Order: sequence, then C-alpha cells, then structure tokens
Amino acid sequence: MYKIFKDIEYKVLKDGKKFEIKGIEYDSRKIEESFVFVAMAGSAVDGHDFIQKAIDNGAKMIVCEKDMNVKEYKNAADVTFVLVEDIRKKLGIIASNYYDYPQNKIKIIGITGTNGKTTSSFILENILEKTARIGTTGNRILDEEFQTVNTTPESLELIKLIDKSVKKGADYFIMEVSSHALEIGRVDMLQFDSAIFTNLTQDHLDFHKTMENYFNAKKKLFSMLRNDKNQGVGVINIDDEYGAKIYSEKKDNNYISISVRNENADIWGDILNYTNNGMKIKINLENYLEKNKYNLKNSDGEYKFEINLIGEYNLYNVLGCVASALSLGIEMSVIVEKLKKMPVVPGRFETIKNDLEARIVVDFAHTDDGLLNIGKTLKQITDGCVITIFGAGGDRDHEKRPKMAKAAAKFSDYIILTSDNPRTENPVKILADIEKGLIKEKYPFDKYVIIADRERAIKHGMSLLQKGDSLLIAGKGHETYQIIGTEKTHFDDKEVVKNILKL
Ligand SMILES: CC(=O)N[C@H]1[C@@H](OP(=O)(O)OP(=O)(O)OC[C@H]2O[C@@H](n3ccc(=O)[nH]c3=O)[C@H](O)[C@@H]2O)O[C@H](CO)[C@@H](O)[C@@H]1O[C@H](C)C(=O)N[C@@H](C)C(=O)N[C@H](CCC(=O)O)C(=O)O
Ligand SMILES: Nc1ncnc2c1ncn2[C@@H]1O[C@H](COP(=O)(O)OP(=O)(O)OP(=O)(O)O)[C@@H](O)[C@H]1O
Ligand SMILES: N[C@H](CCC[C@H](N)C(=O)O)C(=O)O
Ligand SMILES: [Mg+2]
Repeated sequence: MYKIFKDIEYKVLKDGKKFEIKGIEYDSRKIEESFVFVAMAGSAVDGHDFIQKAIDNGAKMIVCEKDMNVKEYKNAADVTFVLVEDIRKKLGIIASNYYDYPQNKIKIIGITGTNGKTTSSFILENILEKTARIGTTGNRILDEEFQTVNTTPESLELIKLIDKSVKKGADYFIMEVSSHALEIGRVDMLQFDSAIFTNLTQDHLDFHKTMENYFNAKKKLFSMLRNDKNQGVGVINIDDEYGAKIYSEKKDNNYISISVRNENADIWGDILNYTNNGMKIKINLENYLEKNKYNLKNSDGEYKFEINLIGEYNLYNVLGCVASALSLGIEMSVIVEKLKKMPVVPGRFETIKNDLEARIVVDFAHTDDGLLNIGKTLKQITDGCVITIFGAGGDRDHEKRPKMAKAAAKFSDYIILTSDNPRTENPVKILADIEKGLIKEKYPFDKYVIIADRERAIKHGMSLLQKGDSLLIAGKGHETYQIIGTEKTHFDDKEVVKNILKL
C-alpha cells in the first residue's frame, strides 16, 4: 500500500489504479491531477460533500472518515478510496509520511499561553539565525513572507511549511501553538526542541467551555518535548498559577523556570527603570548556570541592559525567550546583543509619533489580562490621563467582555467602547455586554462613551488628547480589517490615526 499510511490504521474501501501521488490537499478547490483528497467533517461544511469535485479536479485517491458509498461517484473507476477514522488527528502523520518527516531535520520551538505568543515568536526570531516563524500575524520562512488564516495552521500546512523551511536551509522553526491546535490535533505529529508556557488567563471559553479544558489543552505541549535524546526543554513561567502547576508536575522533564523577582527561579529578572522607548532590565541566570554545571562562556550570571520593549509582561516574554535560546545552545552574550537591537513587534505597543505631545499606542490586547498588563504599564509612564478605546470580538468568548471592562476601568481615566470584529453578532449587543462590566464596577457614567463605529471612536479619542496623556487603541493591533457580518473590510487602527494626524 502507499507509504502515506505508514503507522496509520486504515481500511481500503475501493482499490483503484496505482498512481504516483503528486500532492495532498483537504480542500477540493486545491486538488490537481493525481492528488490525494482528504475529506474531513468541518464546522461549516462537510468535506465529504466535495469528493466528486475533487475527483473532477484530478484526485486519484480519496481518504475519508465516513464509510462512503464509493459507487455513487462518476468517473471514479481509477480512484482509490481509503477510510481513516478521525482523519483530522491522523492528517499530520499522513503528511509526515509523504514529506519524509521534515520535522526531524529542524529545531522546532513552540510557544503557548493566552498572551505573549506572537511577541515571544518575534523576540526569538530576532535572537536566532536562519529562522521560520509561524503565527497570528503571518508566516515567514527566511526572507519569504506568507499570509495565514490561523495562528497555528492545520497539520498538513505545518508539515508543508516545515518541509519548505528545511529545503530553504532554515535551522529553527518558531511557532505559536494555539490551544485550538493542541485540542484538535494540528501538532500531534511534532516533537518540540523547546516549548514555552507564557501564561493562562481567560479567553476562548466559547471553544474550550471551561478553564480546566483550556489548561489541559495548553499543557499537552509539554508532553510533546523531543525525547529521542531527551533534549527537548520546557520553559515555564512559574509566576502564573497554571505555569506553577505544570512545573510542579514535572517528573523527568527538562524544565527551566522563569520569574519576575522570584530569586528561586532558574532564570529571573526585574525592571530597573523605564526609558524613553522601552526599559532597562536585569536578568539573573545564576540558578540556571549552577544547575547546568556552567557550560556557558562569557557569563557572570547577571546582565543589565536596555530594550525597546516595555512593561512587566514583556519582561516575561523576554525571559521565556532567553531561557529557550540558552537551552538551544546560544550564548548569553549573543542573546543580550540581539535583545538590545530588538525592533518593535507589529501591533504590540506600537506608538505613533505625533505633535500633540501625547502617547498614542496601538496594541493587540484583547483579553482582560492583556488590557490590565498594558494599562498597568501605561499608568506608570503617563503623566496625564489614560484614555482607552476597545471592544470585543463577536462570535467569541462572551464571558470575557465584562471582565475586559473591569480591567479597563482599573487604569483608564476615560473609556470609549467600540467595535472589534463584531462578526455575525449585533455590535450593539456586544457593547452592551461590555458595558455591564463598567456598570458593575460603578465606573462613572460621564467617564465613558459608546461609539460603535471604530473610526469615529478613534477620532473622538484623539480629540480628547491633552499634552502628557496616553491614548490606548486596543484589540486589533496588526489587523488590517474589520469583520462585520461575514464581510471583511479594510480597517487599520494605525492608518486611521495617521490620517487624522495628516501624517
Ligand atoms: C472552527 C475551526 O477551527 N475551523 C477550522 C477548520 O475549518 P473547517 O474544517 O471547520 O472548515 P469548513 O469550512 O467547515 O470545511 C470543511 C472541509 O471542507 C473542505 N471544503 C470546503 C469547501 C469546498 O469547496 N471544498 C472543500 O473541500 C474544507 O477544506 C475542509 O476540509 O479547519 C481549517 C483548516 O485548518 C481552519 O482554517 C479553520 O479555522 C477557522 C478559520 C478558525 O477561525 N479557527 C479558529 C477558531 C482557530 O483555530 N483559532 C486558533 C487560535 C486563535 C488564538 O489563539 O487566538 C488558531 O490557531 O488560529
Ligand atoms: N506575556 C504577556 N502577558 C500578558 N499580556 C501580554 C503578554 N505579552 C503580550 N501581552 C499583551 O497581550 C497582547 C497580545 O500579545 P501577543 O500577540 O504576543 O499574544 P498572543 O498569545 O500571540 O495572542 P493570540 O493568541 O491572540 O495570537 C499584547 O498586545 C499585549 O497587550
Ligand atoms: N486570535 C484571537 C484574536 C482576537 C482579536 C480581536 N481583534 C477579535 O477579533 O476578537 C481570536 O480570534 O479570538
Ligand atoms: Mg498570536
């Protein structure tokens, strides 16, 4: 039988003509001559309904998860039908068999957690050389950029991306690993050389239902460390209660603990002071060096330097990446030099220059924890008022809405509630859900306003700005669209601000 089924349980429903497989796809629209079409049940439609389309486009093999009546298809005499149960979970193995396990020819770094994955992936790509980066803002292999739909692509795409990375000569494959991906098996076929746990706070309960399920999905990454020579290392933020749980459950695992100010952690850090563009930080590695019998040169165990990132949450991101890079054998002196030159991460605390003598920040904070963290930082560095503009995504976790309001109420002197991808929900209803949080917090009625139109909301926020104030435009960060209904129209927070400023 075909090598793509190695290590997979399958049943041949119909044997067709032998052929050379030219490609594998699970979308009938991408099928070409002599391809394999994988039919999967989806959330919107069922891939099995597109089998005939796939055959018409040239598929010579159909892999399905339902016992199909193979006789009903036209022009299918040559076509082989194979049944594989729970195909979405097996697709990674099928793809690995086809592409000869490219994941064993590159170092794979996975980053999971509610917040900080994208930021950490950008920090790591800055530290490491010859990298591919996969995540929310897009995928990149060396100097080639690709657009993406998901934070963590489907297993088949992942294997294709890894294969391409290997062929192009990349040494590291840095990827965000979403809880969705872990839950539905998009990464089951991978082993990680390094895995980072940033934190866990509420998000995505529309999908996971409970925090426990959400945590168990994230935790799975740490059972997937590369173990052929026991070289996979987990990096765990032990200041986070869920991180501490993972760390305490470690048996023979190779874990590095990170913390801000807990001197018992393997690697810990602190903020010494904020600077114009970022902050001066201290990183202490003494415990790590001691445990690892000091195999690093040029290191005295403590480093102090300035970076262009800001906020305690970013110190966590930096510490996670330092630990990961050290575990991959990069010298601390090299890491520090790279960190000093770290450019801004798109849509993460991006400030827009203006002559209002105010700070205008575009940021992707879209959870209560994200808002709270950036708010805490802004409060610390703002002389005047903090004005916050935010909304919450439609068709997403409803429970986070009032919580986001509660977070914003803690640090904002004025709040403008607006739309952030209402999708198929009524924007007014989403805004009312958020407002409930403000009312519950007894946030003064004259200190907030609801302006559903995001452009008008930003205009209003900017009209209020006085010298020394900060304006936080949260939720969309790098996004260049607004999704209303099922329609995606161009919308870019930064662009709107620049237009208003006539830049
Ligand atoms: C709900 C969900 O997770 N959906 C994912 C799923 O789509 P689906 O299988 O449900 O799609 P479907 O439209 O029902 O189609 C079913 C099947 O029919 C096939 N089809 C369809 C039409 C056709 O003409 N021919 C055809 O063959 C499709 O290719 C598919 O195989 O599989 C697709 C391929 O992997 C994903 O792109 C898609 O993610 C959607 C876009 C999504 O929004 N996912 C979110 C929930 C998600 O995964 N988010 C996480 C985390 C984000 C975060 O951390 O904040 C992420 O990793 O992105
Ligand atoms: N370590 C962190 N802890 C808490 N908040 C953070 C952290 N890092 C970033 N944030 C905040 O959360 C927002 C999202 O950060 P980032 O895009 O790095 O996270 P992510 O995990 O990739 O999110 P997503 O799952 O939506 O892709 C940032 O804009 C910032 O406000
Ligand atoms: N990856 C997250 C991003 C949310 C960003 C926010 N702009 C929204 O659309 O809710 C999600 O899809 O839930
Ligand atoms: Mg991300």
